[in-house]
Amino acid sequence: MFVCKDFPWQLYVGKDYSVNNSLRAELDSSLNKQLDFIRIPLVHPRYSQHHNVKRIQPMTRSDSCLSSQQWNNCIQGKCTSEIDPDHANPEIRAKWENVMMNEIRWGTHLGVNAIILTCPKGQNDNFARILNQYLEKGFYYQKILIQVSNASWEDWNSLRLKCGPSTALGVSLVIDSSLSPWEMQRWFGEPIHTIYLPRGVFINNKDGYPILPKDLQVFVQSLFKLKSNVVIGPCRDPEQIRGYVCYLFKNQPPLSQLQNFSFEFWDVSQIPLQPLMHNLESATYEIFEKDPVKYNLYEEAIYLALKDNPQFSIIMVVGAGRGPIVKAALRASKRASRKTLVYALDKNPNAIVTLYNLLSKKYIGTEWIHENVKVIESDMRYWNPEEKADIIVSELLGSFGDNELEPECLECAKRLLKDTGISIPSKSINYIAPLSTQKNWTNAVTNHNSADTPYVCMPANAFIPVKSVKCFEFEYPSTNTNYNRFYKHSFSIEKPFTVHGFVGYFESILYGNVIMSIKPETHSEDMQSWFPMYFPIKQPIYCYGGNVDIAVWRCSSSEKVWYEWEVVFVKEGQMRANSGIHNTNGKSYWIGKT
Ligand SMILES: C[S@@+](CC[C@H](N)C(=O)[O-])C[C@H]1O[C@@H](n2cnc3c(N)ncnc32)[C@H](O)[C@@H]1O
Repeated sequence: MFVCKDFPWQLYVGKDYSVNNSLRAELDSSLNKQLDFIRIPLVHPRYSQHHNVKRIQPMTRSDSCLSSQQWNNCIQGKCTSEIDPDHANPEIRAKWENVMMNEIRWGTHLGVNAIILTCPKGQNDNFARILNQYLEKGFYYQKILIQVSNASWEDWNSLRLKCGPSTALGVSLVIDSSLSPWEMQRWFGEPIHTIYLPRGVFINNKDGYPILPKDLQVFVQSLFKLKSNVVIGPCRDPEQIRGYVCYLFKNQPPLSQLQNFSFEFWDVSQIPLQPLMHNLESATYEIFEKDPVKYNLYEEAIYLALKDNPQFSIIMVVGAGRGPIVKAALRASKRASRKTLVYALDKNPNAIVTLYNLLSKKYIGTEWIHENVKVIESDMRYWNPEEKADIIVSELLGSFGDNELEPECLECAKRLLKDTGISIPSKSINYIAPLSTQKNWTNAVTNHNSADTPYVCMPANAFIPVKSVKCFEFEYPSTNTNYNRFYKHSFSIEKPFTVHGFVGYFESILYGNVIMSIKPETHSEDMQSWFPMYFPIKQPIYCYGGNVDIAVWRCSSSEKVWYEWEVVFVKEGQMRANSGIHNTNGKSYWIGKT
């Protein structure tokens, strides 16, 4: 295992053996060369090829030559690469079916870390059917890896579209060709478990050491971020190649602060919070409060608003939580040399306890005293204050902007504002873009069992082929009281890829040029408070060059708000595939108004 302190995950490097004579000796020798595991044929090639021969000898070595721990930690097992259960000749087809089933069964019995199957070219229906039977039965910890050349995405794509969702299914990607940027990027949406480096892909540098061509170096370094391990093809110099791979790992582009912070949440789907319907817990507030960027943006926005409006003195923080934006308002007032009164309002009675406790504390050189802050326990929609505010400050944003009911809450809160008053934020906009992400889609439909729910998720193992576009927009205070929305956009994507749904972001204009954003192009630097929102579809859709139309509806009733969505593939003006409308009537995901 190779560890580098700059990256919070480890690199495992193994070696592929085309044949192996003494398993134990080869494993020992590889471990001595600092390799972590080896990849071996599950069955001797001679046996597979003469499968019709009546079995008078065991089909392969005994499982007791290694302990089950060694099988699991140190061995990947290859099935016979010629397996062809789609052969036109029924007899040969039946023979290969048998071989495939025997070998998968044997690999499962051994408990090897991964069972490797070569990706079929062309016909693959029967192959997919057999594979699916095993995937359906489920694997506890083992992986089934499809070994495929990086130039053969179409073969892998055709196979996985026939297989049901399974977290056990992954790719062993053979790096053997130079690809266009699009073809390389497209692989980032696939569950690449292993990067396979054949010896032949290496070139010698001027000192005679094996290195990868520049474009493949960059590609492999990007694939490390999928936490993939590496298998070196059969060769005589595995130590040297391992050394080079570790060098590449160590010298991959550094993680941003946001990547570092979010690392443990990469590709983990979470159900969105509902701060209006539920009372948030202490630990949740604590996580919010760890992000200084968000509160600095609020401080700057309030400060500029005070500077521009010398008459402003009453600030209402609606949805104050445990008080971080109240503190930002006090800091802004001090910077603007303005005496302000800050109302700290929340409907969560537990947050109110913290707010009252804060009243007795000193705070950054300013006395935190009753004259500066008033705590109010109320729902902002129903509170009737004695005086009105110059500024209403709120942070009611979810990953998709309006999914924590910012529009509905601020609609009611606008009566708290003086006619000359303003809202921070003044506008929130959400954005959408199509997304390819086998891993997050599989998580949604297997772990969560629903493609009718959007998930908060940091999509790392994902490919977003085009820039996002503006979807819904809400202004505060608003003049329009209807917050139902419909938006449809046709994304032109000429190169083939598979869509698994779409991703949502938001941008919120706090005041003037102070923008808080999780949209990649304008992301507030190092801000960690929100991950994007992933809207899955029930079945991935192969889009072979044309348009991907995404439609999103924001719907409401007296009790709830929900989204419905649809993804359609259109080519030459004709609909070729359609996801169907998701989450009809908010049957799976809705946001409660009470
Ligand atoms: C996303 S949290 C933000 C908390 C705090 N401002 C922060 O940044 O840590 C939203 C807060 O708004 C409160 N909230 C949501 N809807 C509300 C409403 N209608 N009236 C009053 N408080 C509300 C929640 O209880 C929660 O404390």
